[in-house]
Amino acid sequence: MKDFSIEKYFVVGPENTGGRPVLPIIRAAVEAGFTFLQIRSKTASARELIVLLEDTSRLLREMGKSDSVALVADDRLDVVLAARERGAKVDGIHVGQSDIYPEICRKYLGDDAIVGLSAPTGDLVHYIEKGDFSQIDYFGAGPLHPTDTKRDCGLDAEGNLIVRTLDELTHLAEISPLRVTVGGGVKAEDLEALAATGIHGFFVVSAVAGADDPGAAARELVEIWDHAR
Ligand SMILES: Cc1ncc(COP(=O)(O)OP(=O)(O)O)c(N)n1
Ligand SMILES: Cc1nc(C(=O)O)sc1CCOP(=O)(O)O
Ligand SMILES: [Mg+2]
Repeated sequence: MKDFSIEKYFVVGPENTGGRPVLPIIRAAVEAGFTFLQIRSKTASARELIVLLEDTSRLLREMGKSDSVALVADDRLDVVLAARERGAKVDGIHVGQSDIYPEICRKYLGDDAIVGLSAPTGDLVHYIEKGDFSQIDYFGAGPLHPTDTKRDCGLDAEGNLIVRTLDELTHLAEISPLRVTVGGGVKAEDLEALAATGIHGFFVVSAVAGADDPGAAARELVEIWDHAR
């Protein structure tokens, strides 16, 4: 699936929904207009992740969205391969700087798969200038703000959390050979400023999965983003 949009990107796992089932929240995000789904869990078993990918793939098929909303898993190449083996349409994987190498993901998932990579914290300009990104389809960058959803984001030499400034994101959008989606503490009130940086999309977990009414929250995010772009 090479024709995909990272514009409105929802990341979710069972630990993000306040005890509520995940699938209705995914449905609400897709109905609202989210274009990309990532299943991410640091607590679920491999089996739980495989079943969640299978269920999400089936849901997208029932909604007629299999070809327009991309579905990837965070970190777990084994889980993606297993879910595919069992018939699920899983479009790819998102990996970070300490995860399985993107080129190995590409080898096992195929040319048509989506392989996303988290940009490192630190000197992005140098990284982009020197890197070979031929095996990657897009970058994730963050956090915009500190977030409880990911506590192991990068720290500077003094031990302070490194957050992305809007100036840095504007520069990243200018120099990046790939599309960039930005997340980490992103809320509705951030979207206008984020869109103005020129980055291609935003990703959220708790702004949708943690909302009292995930559908209403997702619709608000989509509306603000679409208006700002
Ligand atoms: C779209 C997107 N961007 C960044 C990340 C973070 O990936 P990573 O740095 O590997 O951290 P974990 O998510 O694995 O904790 C992401 N998952 N998605
Ligand atoms: C998955 C992830 N990656 C991040 C990064 O900075 O790379 S921040 C993050 C979690 C985003 O969750 P929330 O929207 O609840 O803050
Ligand atoms: Mg990772």
